[in-house]
Amino acid sequence: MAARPGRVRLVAMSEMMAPPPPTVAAAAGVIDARKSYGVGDAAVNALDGVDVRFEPGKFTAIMGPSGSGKSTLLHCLAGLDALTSGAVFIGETYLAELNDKELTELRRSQVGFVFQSFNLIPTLTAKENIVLPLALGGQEGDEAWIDRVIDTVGLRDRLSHRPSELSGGQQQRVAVARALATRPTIIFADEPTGNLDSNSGTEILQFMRDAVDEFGQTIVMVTHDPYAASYADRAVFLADGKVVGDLASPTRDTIMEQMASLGH
Ligand SMILES: Nc1ncnc2c1ncn2[C@@H]1O[C@H](COP(=O)(O)OP(=O)(O)OP(=O)(O)O)[C@@H](O)[C@H]1O
Repeated sequence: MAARPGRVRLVAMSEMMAPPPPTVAAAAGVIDARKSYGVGDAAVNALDGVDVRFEPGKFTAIMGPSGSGKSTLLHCLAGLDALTSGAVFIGETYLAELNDKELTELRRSQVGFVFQSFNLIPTLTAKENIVLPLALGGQEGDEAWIDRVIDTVGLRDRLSHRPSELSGGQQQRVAVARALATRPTIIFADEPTGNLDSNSGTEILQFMRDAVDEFGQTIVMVTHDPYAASYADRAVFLADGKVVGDLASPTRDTIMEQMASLGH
C-alpha cells in the first residue's frame, strides 16, 4: 500500500530530527582533555585538548616523542591523576562523578595497569601477586579464569616463586596476569617492554596480543618502540599534548613513515 503523503512527510521530518547515528562503543576515552603543570611562565600544557576513545576488544599503542604527554594521558585515563579540565570515562562512568572511594573501587574492578618497572610486591609469591587485586577487593575471583590466565602466561611452574627469583620477563608476565585477574574493562600499560631484553619483550607483546584476541581484552599501551606498536590494532600519535596522527593496523614501516612525517 502506498504511503499517504502526510506520512511520508512525517517520516522525513522524524529522520531530520533523529539523533546522529551512535558512534562506536568505547571501553574508555577522554573528551577535550587538558592537563597543565605549574603556573605562569613555568606552566606546561602536558595535554592540550585531547579527544580519543578506545574501542572494546582492541589493542591501541600511544606513541610520540619524549614529553609529548603519553604518560600523563595514560595516568589520567586510569584515574591515577586528574585532568585540569575535560572528561575521562571508563565504560559508562565519568571519573569526575566519583568520590575517592568509588574511584578506588572502579580502578580495582575495571582497570588493570602494567608499569615499566613491574611493581610487584616482593614478599608475595607470583600466584599471590596475580590474585592480589581480587584479595584487596575481598573477592574469591573466578578460579577457572585465573587458571586460564596462568596457563596462557606460561607460569604454572613458577607460581610459588617470589619476584626476586624470577627473570624480568617472568616478572612482567606476572604483572600482566595480575592486570588480567579481575577481567577489567581496560588494561593500561606504560612502556611494559621498556626494561626487558628483546626476547622477553616479544613474549610480553605476544601475550598482550593473545589477551586481546582470545579474551577480548581492551589494552592501551604507551611505547616509543615501532616494533612494540606493530603488535597493536591502532597507533595514536601525540605531540605537544595533542593527537597528531592515528594509524589503523600499524606496521613497523607505516609507523616509521608517520614518525618521519611528524619530524620525530
Ligand atoms: N609532575 C609533573 N610536574 C611538572 N611537569 C610535568 C610533570 N609530569 C609531566 N610533566 C611535563 O609534562 C609534559 C608531558 O610529560 P609526560 O611524562 O606525559 O610525557 P611522555 O610523552 O610520557 O614522555 P616520556 O616519553 O619521556 O616518558 C612534559 O613536558 C613533562 O616535563
